[in-house]
Amino acid sequence: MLQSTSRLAIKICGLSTPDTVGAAMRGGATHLGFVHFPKSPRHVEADQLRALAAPVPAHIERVAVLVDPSDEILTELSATQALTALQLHGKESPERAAAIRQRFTIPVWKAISVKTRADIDAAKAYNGAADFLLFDAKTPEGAALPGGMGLRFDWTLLRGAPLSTPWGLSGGLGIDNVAEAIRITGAPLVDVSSGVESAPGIKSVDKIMAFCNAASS
Ligand SMILES: O=C(O)c1ccccc1NCC(=O)[C@H](O)[C@H](O)COP(=O)(O)O
Repeated sequence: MLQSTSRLAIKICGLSTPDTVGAAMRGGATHLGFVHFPKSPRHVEADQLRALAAPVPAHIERVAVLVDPSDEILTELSATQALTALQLHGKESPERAAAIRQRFTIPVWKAISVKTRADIDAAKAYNGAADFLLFDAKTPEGAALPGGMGLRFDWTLLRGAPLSTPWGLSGGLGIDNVAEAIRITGAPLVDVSSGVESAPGIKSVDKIMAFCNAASS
């Protein structure tokens, strides 16, 4: 889980190679994200995830990103013993999030798709059901993926929002805008995927390092 320190948490999401996992760790990322969703160019199988996470020290979180996962998929991923959290990035209800947390005894993150302030207000339904809320941009109806599209939402919507569950900011973050995003929202955690890629699904070591530096500056 996100520790209650004043240090900014950084999650590099959609990692799929050892060299980019290494770059994220060297850059100071606190969280590494692994997408398990076959339609994604960032998809990693359970065995691949286990191998990628093997050299990661215990203090760095390993988060699986999932879209409406079945219990069968969750059982397979749990068996890797590589994960410290599950990020639900589909249409999982608060009841489903709570049930997953209880059955798999692991912290659950819920991605909240945001376009308007009402979307942020509605996230309170997950208080007590999810351990962490990740505010991400709403992707258009019919989009290929529910995340990882480089889309951002109006960050000022988060100003003054009464959030009682730990949270983070995602969606369209990059080297050139992450510092401004932190300034506007006060986000304790920032999450990036396509903003540190050279092509969809291809993470860049240089961009990961630059993002971590920009976020921490
Ligand atoms: O990244 C994916 O391919 C993906 C696929 C299915 C569900 C979620 C996915 N990504 C979720 C993330 O956590 C991303 O980091 C987040 O949406 C931000 O992405 P980006 O705007 O590209 O930085």
